Amino acid sequence: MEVVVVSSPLAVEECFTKNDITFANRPKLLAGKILNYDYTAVGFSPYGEHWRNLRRLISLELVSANRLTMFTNIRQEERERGNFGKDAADEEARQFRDIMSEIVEVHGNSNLGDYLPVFQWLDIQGVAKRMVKLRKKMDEFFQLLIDEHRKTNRNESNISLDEPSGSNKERKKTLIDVLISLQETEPALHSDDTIKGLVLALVVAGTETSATTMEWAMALLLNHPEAMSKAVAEIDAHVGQDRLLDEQDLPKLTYLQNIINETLRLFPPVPLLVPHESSDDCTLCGFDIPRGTMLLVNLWTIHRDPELWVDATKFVPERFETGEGEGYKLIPFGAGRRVCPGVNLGRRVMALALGALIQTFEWERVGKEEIDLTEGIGLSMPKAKPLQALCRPRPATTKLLSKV
Ligand code: HEM
Repeated sequence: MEVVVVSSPLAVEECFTKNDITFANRPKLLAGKILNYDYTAVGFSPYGEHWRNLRRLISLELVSANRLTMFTNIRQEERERGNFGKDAADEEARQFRDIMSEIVEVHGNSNLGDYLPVFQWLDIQGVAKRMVKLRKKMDEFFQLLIDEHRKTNRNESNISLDEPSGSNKERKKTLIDVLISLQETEPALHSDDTIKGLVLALVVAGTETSATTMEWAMALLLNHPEAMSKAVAEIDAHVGQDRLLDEQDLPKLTYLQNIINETLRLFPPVPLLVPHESSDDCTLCGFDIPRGTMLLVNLWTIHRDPELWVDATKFVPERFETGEGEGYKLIPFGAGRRVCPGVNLGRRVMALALGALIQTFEWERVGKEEIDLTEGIGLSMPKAKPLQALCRPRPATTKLLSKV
C-alpha cells in the first residue's frame, strides 16, 4: 500500500475540502479486521451507508448538545466521586482498566502486517494472537454490561430517555440505556454487537485521548507556574471557592480553554490522525494520488511548525487570545467528514476535570527540576514517564472538598 504523509495546513485543507469524500475511507488495518465489531465500523469502516448510520447515531443520540445536557448529572456525580464506572463495582472497574491498558498497548505499536501483508501471515510480533484473546475478553465484559442494563431497565418501567435526568422519580440514564432503547424500536440497526462496538469506540476514542491530554496539561502547568496562577485566578473570579465549577461556567473560563488548546497543539493525542484512504484517484497539491493510498496527516509537525507559530515549541496559552490558531493550523480532532464526533464532549470533560483539579488543590513538582516532557510510545502519545506531582487541598476549598 502506498502511503502519503501530509504536513502543511494547505495540503490538509485540500484533503478535507476538495478531496474530502475521496479521503473519507479508512484502510483495513489488522485491528479493524480482528476486533471487528461494529466498533470498527465507526472509526475504521469504509465510508458508506453503515458508517453514516452509526455516525448519525453518535452525533444525534449520544453526543448531541441535547444528550450532553441530559448526561450532565452523571458526569457531575462521577467527578464529585472521583470515580469512573459503576457504584461498588471495583472488580468491574479493575477489569475495565486491564482491558483498556491492553487495548492501548496492542494498538500503540505499529503492526508490520498493516504495511507489508506478508507479515500478516507470519504475525512475528504476535499482535494478531493477542488481539484475538483481547476480543474475547472485551466481548464478555461488554455483553455483561448490556445484560445488566437491560435487566435493570426491565425492573424500572419509568425510565424516560427524553426528560432531562435528575428528576427524582427516575434513575439517571446512561449511554447504554439510550442504545438499548433504540434497539427496542429499531432492532436491525442496533444489535448487541453494534452497542458493544459503539461503547468500545466511545470509550477507546474518548477516554485515553482525554486522560492523556489532562496529564500533559498538568505537566505543562507545573512547568509554568505563572499560567497555573492565571488559571486559578480565573476560576476564583468566575466561580469562587464555595462550589465546584460546573458546565455552565465553562464559556467564561477562556484561559482554561486556551490551556487545553495549547496542550492539544503541543501534544496532540492522535498525532497522525486516524489513517484515511483514498477511494479514488485524485490530485493533492499537484501530485497524482492513486486510489487505495493511505493518508497520514502529521499534526505533530504542523502544530510545531516555526513558520506557522510564534515561539512554536513554547507553551503560551495566550497565543489563542489573538486568534493565532485559526484555519487548518490546529486540528487535534481532525477535519472533514471523519472529524472526531466527540469533540464537544471531549472538550467539556477535559475542562471540567482539569478545572476541578486546579480549583480545589495546590499543585507542586516533586523536585526542583522541570517535569520531563519526553513523549512515550502508545495509542494516544502518552508521557514517557507518568506524571508525579504533589498536591494539597487549597485552604479556602477545604469545606467544599469535605462535601465531596
Ligand atoms: C481529547 C479528546 C479527543 C481527541 C484529541 C480526539 C481526536 C480524534 C481524532 C484526531 C480522530 C480522527 C479524525 C480523522 O481521522 O480525521 C478521532 C476520531 C474519532 N473520535 Fe475522537 N478525540 C477525542 C475524544 C473523543 C471522544 C470523547 C469521543 C466519544 C464520543 C470520540 C470519538 C471518536 C470517534 C467515534 C472517531 C471515529 C470517527 C470516524 O471515523 O468517523 N473522540 N478523534
